Amino acid sequence: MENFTPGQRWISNTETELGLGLILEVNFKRITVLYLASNEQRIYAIDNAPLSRVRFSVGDTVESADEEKFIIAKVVEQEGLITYIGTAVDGSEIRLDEIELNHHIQFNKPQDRLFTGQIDPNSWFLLRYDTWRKLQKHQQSPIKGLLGGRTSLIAHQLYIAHEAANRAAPRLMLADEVGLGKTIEAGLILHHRLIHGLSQRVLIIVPESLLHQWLVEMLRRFNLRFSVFDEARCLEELGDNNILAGTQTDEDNEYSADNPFTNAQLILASQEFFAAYPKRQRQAILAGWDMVIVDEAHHLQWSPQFASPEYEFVEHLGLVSPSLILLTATPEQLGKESHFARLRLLDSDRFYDFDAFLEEEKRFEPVAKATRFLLADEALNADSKQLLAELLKNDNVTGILKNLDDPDKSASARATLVNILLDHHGTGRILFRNSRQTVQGFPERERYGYSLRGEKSTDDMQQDPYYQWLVEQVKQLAGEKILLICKHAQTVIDLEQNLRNRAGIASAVFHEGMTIIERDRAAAYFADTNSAARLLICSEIGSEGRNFQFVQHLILLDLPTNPDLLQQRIGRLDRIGQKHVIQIHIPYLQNTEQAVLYRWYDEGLDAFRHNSTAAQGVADALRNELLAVIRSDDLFEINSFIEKTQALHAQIEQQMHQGRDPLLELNSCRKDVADDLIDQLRAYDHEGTLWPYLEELFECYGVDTEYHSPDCFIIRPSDHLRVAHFPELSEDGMTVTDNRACALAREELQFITWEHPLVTAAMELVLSSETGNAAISVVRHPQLKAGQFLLECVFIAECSAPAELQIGRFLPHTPIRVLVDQAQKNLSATFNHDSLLDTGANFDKSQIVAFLNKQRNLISSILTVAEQHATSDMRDVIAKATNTMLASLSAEIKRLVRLQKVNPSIKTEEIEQLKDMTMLAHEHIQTAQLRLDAVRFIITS
Ligand SMILES: Nc1ncnc2c1ncn2[C@@H]1O[C@H](COP(=O)(O)OP(=O)(O)OP(=O)(O)O)[C@@H](O)[C@H]1O
Repeated sequence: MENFTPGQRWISNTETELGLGLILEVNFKRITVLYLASNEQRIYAIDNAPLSRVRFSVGDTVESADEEKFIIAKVVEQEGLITYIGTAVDGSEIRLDEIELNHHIQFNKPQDRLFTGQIDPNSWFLLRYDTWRKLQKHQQSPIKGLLGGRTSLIAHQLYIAHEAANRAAPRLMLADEVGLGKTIEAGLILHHRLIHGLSQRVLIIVPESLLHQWLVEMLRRFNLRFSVFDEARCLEELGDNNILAGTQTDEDNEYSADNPFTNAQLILASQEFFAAYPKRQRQAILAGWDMVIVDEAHHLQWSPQFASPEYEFVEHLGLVSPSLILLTATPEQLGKESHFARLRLLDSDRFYDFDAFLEEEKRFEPVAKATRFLLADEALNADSKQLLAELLKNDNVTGILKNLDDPDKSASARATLVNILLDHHGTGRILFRNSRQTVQGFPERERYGYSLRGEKSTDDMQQDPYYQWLVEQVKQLAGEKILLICKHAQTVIDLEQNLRNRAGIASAVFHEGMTIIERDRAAAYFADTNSAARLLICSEIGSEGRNFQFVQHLILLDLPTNPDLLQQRIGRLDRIGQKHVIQIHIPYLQNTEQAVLYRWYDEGLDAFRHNSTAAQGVADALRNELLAVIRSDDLFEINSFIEKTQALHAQIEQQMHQGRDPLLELNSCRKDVADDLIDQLRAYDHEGTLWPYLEELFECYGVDTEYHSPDCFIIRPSDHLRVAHFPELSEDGMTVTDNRACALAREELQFITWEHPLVTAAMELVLSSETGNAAISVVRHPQLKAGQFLLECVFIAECSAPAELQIGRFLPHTPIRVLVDQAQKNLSATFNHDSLLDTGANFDKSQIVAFLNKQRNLISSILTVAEQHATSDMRDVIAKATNTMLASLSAEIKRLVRLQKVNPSIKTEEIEQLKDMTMLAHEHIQTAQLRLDAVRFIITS
């Protein structure tokens, strides 16, 4: 045992935060220690002082009280006091008595903590290593980022999210038919990027009526806390900035630092807000985003003569933000040109010329045919090969075409060729449009037409046959919730008043004239099963994008002339989560436009009962005729128009089937890939390792756990919590479940996964502190002789690089475990970590620490040997990371080179830049470093 001498430096084993201690006084039984860094003094009994001697070795770097650093070349000890000798920067010799050591010196390196006796319980070491391993497993999982959403596992959504995940900066249009979950898809993509650290700053722009719904969906389903920005919020932010800066805001200078959008990372704002405040648009453009999401993007109107301000705003955002996601259920609602223009926002390299785009569309058929050949699992005949060679003549694919006949390479060659075909033709790889035909499990729809007599009254609603029918209908549907949609906000207001005052029927209203809070309140009032409101009266615009799948009855008091709009309306109910047959009620006055429209939709397009992808095409082709026919009362003319519609509908459906659809469908969802993802997600869900891991973690940190019900647990901070505040856990605690079905059914539960903020923060807590990085453990193993010792080291391979390289995609922090025995033999492969179980035997810590210090040279050599093995393992890690990086970036370069042949607007510099990035990534990966993260001194018994 060491003797205490005044002037020596020791460190407290129990209160390491006190810093380096100095022995002030030693008497018969007691010692007094002064901790200068924290200005504390402690008196300990000599025989059980919880102290470890601080002793540096040759090669260590130390720092003097004057903050001069040097590497120790020699250690001299005289009468119990140590002097460290080294060389200063100017070459002169430095001698530092230990009393002059900097008292702020921290011992957080594992080996320092081991030698200074700052040893944690074995459970902490296990937790630390387990955390690295769990993190690594999650890190390498192809479903990382897709796991944490509180969502049902729906194939097309997961496919899209996975596809987006494979792209460095996704620029996509999510255009699934209404109600198939585009918001959820955007949420999944976003969640994936945030979890991977690929995005930090995100702006979502949505119609005002959907702000609240988005806010809630992002939080409830993905634990993403968005800040809603409107003008009031911007002013508030600027006010805060002024107070902070103590200066006056230069309100008119949007380039100034006073940009409200830089105050939050995840921002949700409405299209209406930006339209009303052009200055905020300019600030938003300057605020730096890595992802912008725009909902209901069909509003972004464009033609060669006129680009709407909304379009221009998003165009600017798209230029500054690497990722851009547009959502619309009706991409072609405003015509093909607008659709093309929005595609151009996403990929101007690919969509550079409208005429060229139209020209290409005509050639869909051979492309579809070639794709079908490639997808079919049979050998390609000479004709099909000829067709492929012709279509891909500019693409340098001769080598790949040859591989088609090689049984080992054929599958990958086919996949590559399909991707190239997709990339070149049609809407390529950026448009995702799933239809109900391909996504199963939607409810049936029934339609009821009501032929009314009389004349529409504009003066007195009471006399209006529609109103009278409505009152009757509501009475007949007693006990049911009903959604009514009509075109104009004014009709909504009039109806509500009349129903309330004259018929005693309570209803909620929803239209664009209401504030967002009023609308949300109305929706909540209507949704409340106990509320008197059984009817929600909505205007067309007011209801767009809203979720009303808990309703079964829809009344269409008027009909739009645009089939997409009709689908939008029905889509309020016909959504994922609808559990009943949807009943659509359509009243029409005989011999009116509405009567003709009803028949047209019903008989011509069968649009009430089914969503038809061809309907909009038919409507576009027959627009003028339709507008004339609805005014006609000539039954013959109407009948023949309906027949014509039916024929055209069948024809367009047929065309779509043969031509474009297979490509689009293929791009929108590949069932085998999606099913594989679902299998992996299910396996993760059912793996059952998360809760046991968390129990260990909570046990270490002093968080209480309690059984709640099957798969559900209550967690709350206990009185002996080890940290001041456990992240993401309030004083009251929370109830959690690791069961997806349970989480979907019960919103009050938190769905914990490896991606839940509490779990990620807790793992971060473990790894960011030094706790657990030095441990001693007694182990028994049949193949290990008793009385030996070994060192189990956990190294981390890590690589620092500029953020834009996103190097973590290729080389994340990777733990490398090495086990070396006292004979300096590498036993890593012989004894895996899990086989070295701690016996729980007690040991005399101070004796072991004294032994460690006595054997310091040997232990240091063992550490060096361990590091050599880890370095060699790291080479494999680097090689693998390099290959992944090269495969990913060179595919991107090849794509641009290919596209450049047909599109002169792709600049050579762009390609050069990507090449430079590849070189840079390569360089950085090669310089990955190894760091000792934790060490366990194992004694065998
Ligand atoms: N995977 C899922 N798990 C659980 N609920 C889902 C899932 N996908 C979608 N939903 C629910 O289905 C409804 C429709 O989804 P969403 O709002 O994303 O559709 P959308 O395609 O954006 O609709 P619209 O075209 O009307 O804008 C929402 O209530 C959503 O919460």
